[in-house]
Amino acid sequence: MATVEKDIRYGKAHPLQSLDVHRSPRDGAGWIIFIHGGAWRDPKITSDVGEPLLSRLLLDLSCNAASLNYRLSPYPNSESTSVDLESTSFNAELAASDSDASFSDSELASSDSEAAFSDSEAAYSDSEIPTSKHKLLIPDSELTSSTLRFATLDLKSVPSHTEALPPNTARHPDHINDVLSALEYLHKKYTLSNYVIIGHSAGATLACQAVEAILAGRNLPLPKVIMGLEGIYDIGGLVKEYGDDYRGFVEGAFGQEEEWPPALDVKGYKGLVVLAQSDQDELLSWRQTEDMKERLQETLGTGGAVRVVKAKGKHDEMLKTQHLADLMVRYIRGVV
Ligand SMILES: Nc1ccccc1C(=O)C[C@H](N)C(=O)O
Repeated sequence: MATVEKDIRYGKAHPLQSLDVHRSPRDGAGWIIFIHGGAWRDPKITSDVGEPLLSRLLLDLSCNAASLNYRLSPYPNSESTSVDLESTSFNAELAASDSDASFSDSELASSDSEAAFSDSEAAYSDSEIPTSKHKLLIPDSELTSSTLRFATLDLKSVPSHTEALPPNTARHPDHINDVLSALEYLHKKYTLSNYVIIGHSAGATLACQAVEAILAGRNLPLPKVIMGLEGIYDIGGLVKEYGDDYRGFVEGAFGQEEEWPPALDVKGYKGLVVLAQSDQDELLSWRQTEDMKERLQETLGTGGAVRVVKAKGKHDEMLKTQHLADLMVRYIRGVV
């Protein structure tokens, strides 16, 4: 039986320096490491958002897995309450069909870095796409006035125990330093000889920053595969594309433009990079993924390869789809 341990602390400065671990009983099993997104600041996005994907992957791959938390930057207004009404749409998507098993194993080894998908894969019915982020899961019959009151709480009236949590004041490079500390914790305890790193959204930035830090001499093994899901790989390019809407969270995490790190390129990495992006992502266009692919074609080391694949669903919902788990298994089976 696999075991799960949550909220293991890897640092003393803040409770978000914590991670969740799934342990496989299999000898020599490798690791999948998941890094969540949330624009470096959204307190509702935690290691838990990796759970649907990790549980699905672990059904197929009997490996270990860890989902990381890291310190967050300030969230400037109270639009994010501590009440999470987000629908999981987990069961609905379990039933969603997956008809594009179109990658052969030989493609993995090839250095040809063409986008490995066809347009026809985008076709699926709207009913498979979760449309509302805030579906109330409580059945109507159980909606009492107290559940309704609870559901409409705002941050000002959240009970005092949540105020006791230390504030989120992280600023670059705190986020990436925490991710590196988490990897060091895992490496020291379990030895990360065979691992795959997966990052979603701002977590994809962190995954690539971690790889760049290791390539620059940080004393950790390199992952065998990097997977970026709806990733941000160039914050300057992001603000150029979206303007002030996104400048706020970028400045909150990285400060003024002069301090922003350049576009990521994991220069010299010799493994496989898989970039997944959905047409239904309401927060990010294909631009970050396409531009990253272009850079990687120039910068990957000998033996390195990049694959771009089409995911399904909105920005956060894509993580809960069986389609994504199936795609990923194709690339990491045999690696971990
Ligand atoms: N990952 C992103 C990528 C692009 C734009 C926004 C996000 C967010 O995560 C927004 C987040 N929910 C927030 O409220 O800060």
